[in-house]
Amino acid sequence: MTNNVFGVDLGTCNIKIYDRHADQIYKEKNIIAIANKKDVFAIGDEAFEMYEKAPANINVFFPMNNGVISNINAMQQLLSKFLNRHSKGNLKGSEFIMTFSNDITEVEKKAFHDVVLNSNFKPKQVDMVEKAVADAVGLGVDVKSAKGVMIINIGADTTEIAIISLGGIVISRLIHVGGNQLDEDIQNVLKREYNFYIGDKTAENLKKQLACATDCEESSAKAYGIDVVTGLPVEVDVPASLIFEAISDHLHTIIDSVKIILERTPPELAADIVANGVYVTGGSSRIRNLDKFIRKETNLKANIVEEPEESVVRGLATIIADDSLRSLNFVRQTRVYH
Ligand SMILES: Nc1ncnc2c1ncn2[C@@H]1O[C@H](COP(=O)(O)OP(=O)(O)OP(=O)(O)O)[C@@H](O)[C@H]1O
Repeated sequence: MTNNVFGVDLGTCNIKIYDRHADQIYKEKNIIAIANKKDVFAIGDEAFEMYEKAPANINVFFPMNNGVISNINAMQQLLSKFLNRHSKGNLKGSEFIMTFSNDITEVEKKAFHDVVLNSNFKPKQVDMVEKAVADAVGLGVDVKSAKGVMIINIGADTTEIAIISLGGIVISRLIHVGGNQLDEDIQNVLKREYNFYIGDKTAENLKKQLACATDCEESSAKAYGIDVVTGLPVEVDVPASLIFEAISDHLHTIIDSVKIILERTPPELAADIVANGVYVTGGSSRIRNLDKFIRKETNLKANIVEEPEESVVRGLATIIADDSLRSLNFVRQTRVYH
């Protein structure tokens, strides 16, 4: 038995895990390939390579949807293989700190907890911490102070907007809009404008190359797909202006939710947010000029962070290292093995 500690951030698109012994963050796609309905064929980045390319007997899928675990069995198998692959022996009897969004149901929260507690690597203890709180810690914010902080985490399937003060969430909102919905927008606009069908990965690549939230420069990128009319493979040069038009509605949906939260924020906390600006994290915060867009729409400064997918897991690493932050955890569960 070891007494290692892991910080686990299960995202709809990416798994990010901090390993205290190795003092390292592991990050891979949260996806699994199952062969013949029962055998784990591949996980993580290796399985993602197979996505949209596998033969009929191999099912490649994401075990999370909309920020919650939709297939517990697959999630457990994936996590077990992921941890065994990376942590090599530092696993059994370890402690885990998991994150979850504040606005999911109790049953959905329990699924996050149980996926580790009931796993074959027999954890000693599983603690939970709210994702927005870990996010703020990861950004270096003093979360225990009485200052209001607004965190906007734009992930793959969800955006979580939260106001934090005194180590807890004062008000929050989770909406089902994230990078995946922007990818769908791109697929839809190309079908509508060019009768052109592209896969999920191509849509995501176009987004990464061309998406911007405001003041977009003229540019374009090549994409390969299928002509819906002829059924033949074709290449199309996609202009950035079309991507901007495609994702615009969903970016406004996110901003509308930010405004709703701001309207409901107690005035003293709102004053802190005006002074310090909002913090924007999550992989989708990489969209170009998002900070300018947020400023234009809300009059608030937007702080975009580096490596925004990892701010939550960096927060978990800080919580693990700093005993004074351990009080941020809750739902402490200890398992006794006979
Ligand atoms: N350069 C980029 N431009 C735009 N989007 C990006 C870029 N890089 C990554 N993304 C998007 O970030 C998302 C993944 O971010 P992240 O890892 O924070 O999500 P997640 O935690 O897995 O999802 P969720 O929080 O919804 O459960 C994907 O939708 C991905 O396409």
